[in-house]
Amino acid sequence: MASKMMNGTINGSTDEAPPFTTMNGAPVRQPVADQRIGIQLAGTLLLQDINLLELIQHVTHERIPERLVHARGFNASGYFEVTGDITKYTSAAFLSEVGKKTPLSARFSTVAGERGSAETVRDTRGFAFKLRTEEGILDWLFLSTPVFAIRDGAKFPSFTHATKRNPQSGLPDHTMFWDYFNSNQEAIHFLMFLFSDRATPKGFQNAECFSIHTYRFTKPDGTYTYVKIHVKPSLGVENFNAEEAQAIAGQDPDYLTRSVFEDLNKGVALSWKVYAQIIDPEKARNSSINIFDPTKTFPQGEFPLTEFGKIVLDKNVDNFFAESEQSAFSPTNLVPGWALTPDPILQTRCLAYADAQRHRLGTNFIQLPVNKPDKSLNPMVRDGAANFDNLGSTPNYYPSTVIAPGPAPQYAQPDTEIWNGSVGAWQSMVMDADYAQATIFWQQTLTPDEQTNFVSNVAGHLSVAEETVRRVTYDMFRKVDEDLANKIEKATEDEVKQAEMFKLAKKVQGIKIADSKAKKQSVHSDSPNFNLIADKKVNLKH
Ligand code: HEM
Repeated sequence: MASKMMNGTINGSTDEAPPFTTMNGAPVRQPVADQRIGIQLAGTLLLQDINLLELIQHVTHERIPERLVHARGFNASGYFEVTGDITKYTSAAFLSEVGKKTPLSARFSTVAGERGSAETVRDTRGFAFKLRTEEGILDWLFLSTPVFAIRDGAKFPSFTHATKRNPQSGLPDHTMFWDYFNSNQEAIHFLMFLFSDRATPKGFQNAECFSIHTYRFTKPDGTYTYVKIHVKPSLGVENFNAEEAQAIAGQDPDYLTRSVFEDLNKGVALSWKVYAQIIDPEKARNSSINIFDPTKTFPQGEFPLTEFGKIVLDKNVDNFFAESEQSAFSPTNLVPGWALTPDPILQTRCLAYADAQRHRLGTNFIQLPVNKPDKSLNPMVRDGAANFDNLGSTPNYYPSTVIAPGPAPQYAQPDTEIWNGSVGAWQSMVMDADYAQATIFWQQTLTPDEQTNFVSNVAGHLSVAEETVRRVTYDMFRKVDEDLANKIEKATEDEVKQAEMFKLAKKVQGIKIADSKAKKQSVHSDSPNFNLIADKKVNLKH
């Protein structure tokens, strides 16, 4: 092949290998030669070298903004298959019969880290699934925690900022992190998951994910039931402990992507079972837990899981940029039979996704092949930059006496959910009941070993926050369990002392270390620095 390219025609092309061209399609004689005066290394380049101009002009525009959250991720594809009959709850066509398959693509992500960040760090994991059903695209955007950190939409920017980098230094900042959570303790149940080993899964193929929100299964007669979705890996749940996760983050920051990519390349399909937790609306109304509060789970003893499907992934992407970076998921991509609820976070998300994607990918992001539905027709949605699908002369108004799409009466779904109340500003307050599920998680869900790891995970992270903030955090955990708080306080303060000793030891050795504030800010489980410090601690102990 190489010799063919060398010996080919004027531009290196042969019959089999088409020539390189400029962007207007004209053959390029020497693709990587620059036109220059003097025909030598020091020769002056010319602006008329269109091939060179195009190459440079395009590469400087290659990057698009990364996602605000979930920037680090990758896609794969496969299918969803119905394994259980739930047609009495929903009319969704893709669920109409057992054995029915729907093409699906998935994007797996971490949440807080940037595009190139290490994947095994402590974080929530994102699972986004795009199901190409005959009634349109249905997106599921789930997380590896069964609960979320907020229930007031306006808190999202604060929550996101506090878990990312310090606005001054650009460094991770644990004081900022804990200070935020100390003042927003409805997140306590979420924190219990974040600091358990479940936040460092061995692979996406070893992690569960959850819809968190309550959705509705609907029928055309207007009846509906509430539903929460749970997804469980066929391989079972497996987690790294903090030490393993940190070591791998240093050795192979791409570990989770590589693991799925290599499995699929070898022909090993990965699968997850999908369950519906069906909740009768009447029972939900009488429950002490608010069905629209995403910081709470609904008891599985009372509302058991019904298995109804499986997700199988068996194919890697052909191109990372086209299929992963350009993919756009949104909880507003719904199909008949699957509907939203008044959960305030779900409602906030209705705005966030398509808005983010118009910024990230452009107005017509839906026309990118990875996002485009197999069938769609809405002549009122027209024009905009980079529009490839403008429906020609079809009238751009509705209704029209000329050819235009009509209504779809078969999908009429009288909405019988009642939303009422007076308009006013309302912010949720943190109540004693907000700690109850966190207490159950600590006392009844975690095994003794997992409890030990939990304490050490919090201590490692909290010990680099300022002391005043640490004290408030101990009090927050005291509301979960006195014994837990005492253990966290002791382990954290021991870590602080060890770090002081480490600094002293370094000084004695005459090695220059950063001042204490800068050092504190540089230690974060999301950053390679964290591994460094962890290693140093280990060395100290020896
Ligand atoms: C008010 C709350 C939330 C807001 C404002 C929000 C906003 C966003 C934004 C802006 C993105 C990036 C979208 C893009 O650029 O394509 C995103 C991604 C994502 N969000 Fe949320 N989010 C919220 C809560 C949640 C919750 C509760 C879940 C899960 C139950 C979730 C799951 C995801 C997932 C899985 C992705 C990654 C999608 C992908 O891989 O492209 N988010 N979110």
